[in-house]
Order: sequence, then structure tokens, then C-alpha cells
Amino acid sequence: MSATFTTLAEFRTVLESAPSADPTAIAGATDRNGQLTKPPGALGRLEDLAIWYAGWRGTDRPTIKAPQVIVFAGSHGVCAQGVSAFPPEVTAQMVANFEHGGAAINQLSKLYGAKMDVHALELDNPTADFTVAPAMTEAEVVSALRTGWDAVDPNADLLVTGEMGIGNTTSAAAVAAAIMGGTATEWTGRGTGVDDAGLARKTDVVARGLALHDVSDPLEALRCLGGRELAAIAGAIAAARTYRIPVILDGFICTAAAATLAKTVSGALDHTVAGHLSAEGAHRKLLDAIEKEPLLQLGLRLGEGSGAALAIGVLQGAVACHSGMATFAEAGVAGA
Ligand SMILES: Cc1cc2ncn([C@H]3O[C@H](COP(=O)(O)O)[C@@H](O)[C@H]3O)c2cc1C
Ligand SMILES: O=C(O)c1cccnc1
Repeated sequence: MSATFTTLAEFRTVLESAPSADPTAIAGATDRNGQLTKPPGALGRLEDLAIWYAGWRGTDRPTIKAPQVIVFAGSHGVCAQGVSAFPPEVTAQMVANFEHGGAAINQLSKLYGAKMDVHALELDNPTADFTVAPAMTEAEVVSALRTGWDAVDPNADLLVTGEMGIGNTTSAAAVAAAIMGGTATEWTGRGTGVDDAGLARKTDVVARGLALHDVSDPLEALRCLGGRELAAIAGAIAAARTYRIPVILDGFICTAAAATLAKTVSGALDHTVAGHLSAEGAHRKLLDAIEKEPLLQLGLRLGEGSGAALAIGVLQGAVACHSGMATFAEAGVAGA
């Protein structure tokens, strides 16, 4: 079903009317979990994950057969301020690399049996430099939200949203600071690996962006400080909610985009889990703010959806055990 909203106000209404998890499936899965051939709680967080997944899929014995990974790419006018260790043309070059199967996310998607789609959003038309003007007009941010929404396959049973956009850790830091409060210093990290002078420049850029725009509304923060790929991620996560497709969040950029939804409507990220803790400095702080505990901590700082894709394996493990294991009664195993 293609996106129905044409303004930010309409998008907010869509978020407000989003469905919840199925309480019957949650109760059934909780009951089943208690009967499986293991000591109670012995599968740790996998047990909560399986029950959470069951609730969103509306069945007490779910399977994961059709994961979808979507990588959204965007170009950032703020690159003119010298905020990345890499030149902006790397974004389009990496999109070509995704299309030829050569990036990290291609290998991980293949490994976990996920369909991978790539959506490049107007790479030849960068967003405005947010130290000078709002990154996007309302029409532009809504268009990117709609691209994200329409990219989600309604028949997928798990979604990973990834991104590519040189300069986007600057946008993500600015969005995070705007919606969560605090200083530019607290939210700005090294991204692709800027040196100390680069980090100071980047922090100043974030501070100037925060000073320039009225971002008391989280979706306005996304518009004024974000980028097309961040908005597309937000749109995709919102679409997944309407289809009851669980989502695994990736690193700092993906989480900043997602957090704009949680700040708009409380509970808007209930169908999501945090795939991993990125090495980007403020990711922990951002995950704490949205009350998500990451599944993995591997020191990744890549983006593309890579950390979330690795966590597909964890979720597949949780669901395989939950739905495939025998109960004590079935296996004739004595209880405690
Ligand atoms: C070759 C290459 C591949 C990448 N894949 C993801 N990113 C990551 O780095 C970028 C963000 O860092 P910054 O804000 O410092 O530019 C994003 O494109 C992100 O996805 C990459 C970056 C590079 C250079
Ligand atoms: O956390 C991320 O996703 C990230 C961090 C640094 C660079 N690119 C992505």
C-alpha cells in the first residue's frame, strides 16, 4: 500500500493511528516459552525477543522467512563545511558498489537470506547546508518519507534499514541534539574518522545548525537538520509498523532517524529492537534516550545496516528455538 500522507501533519496522524502488537499472540508465545525443553529463562534475551517478534507477527509460533534490508542513500549540502574524512562523491560510488554486490551489507544480507534493496534519493541534488538554510523543504522531506514508506515490502517479515550518505553523522548528531537536548559536543562523533580539527569543525557546524533553526518539533528537526536517507528510514520504519513487520535498528544515523518518530508519538518504536551498539560516540546515549538495549556490541562504525543485519542472525536464532523446540510433554522430558 503506497503512502497516504502528503504533509508532515498527515504523517504524524499516520503515526498516531499505528497498530499495536497482538496481545493474544504474546500470551500464547509466553505460554509456549514456559513449556519448552530448557530451564526457565535459560535462553536469556532470546526468549523476550521471540515473544516480542510473535506479538508483532500475530502468531504464537512465528518463522522468519523473508527479511528485507533496504539501504537508502542521500547527499548532504553540509559536506561543504568539511565535516567528513571522505569526499561527497563516495556516496554515489558506494551506491554503485551496493548494486554490484561489493559492500559489507551485500555480504551480510546474502548470508542471512535477506532481500536487499538500494534506494538512492536525488544524489545529484544535495540537501541544503543546514548552517545556512533548512536542509529540506516540507515537500522534500515528505517526498523522502514517502520513498522510504513505499520501499517496504508488505510481505517481508523482518526489516533492516541502512544508509549511505557522506556527511550524515553530522546530520544525525544535529537531529539527536535537537530532539534530545544537550550540547553539540555531547552528540558529535568522528564518523568516518575525522581528526581532532575535523571533530572541532563538525561540532561547531552542529552547534550553528541548532542555533539557526526552530526545531522544537521532532519532524521539523528531521526536515531542517536531517537528510533524505534519514527521512526515508523514518518513513520505512513507520510503514513497517502498519504492516506489523518488526524492525532491527542499525547504528547512530539510523537510530537518530528512528528517534524522531519516538519523540513524535510515544511507543512509535515498539516494533523495533536495537541491533548493535555503534562505536560512534553518542550512540549509547541515544539508545538510552529511546530505552533500547543493543543486541550486539562489536565496535562497528560502518552504517549501511551492517550491525542490524548481523542481528538478523540473533533474531533468527531466537525465533527458531521458540518455534522449533519441543515442549517437555512432547519430548517426554521431566520438569523441575
Ligand atoms: C567507503 C565508505 C563506505 C561506507 N559505508 C557506510 N559509510 C558510512 O559513513 C558515512 C558517514 O560518515 P561521515 O559523516 O563521516 O561522512 C555514511 O555514508 C555511513 O553510511 C561509509 C563511508 C565510506 C567512506
Ligand atoms: O553508527 C553508524 O551507523 C556509523 C558510524 C560512523 C560512520 N558511519 C556510520
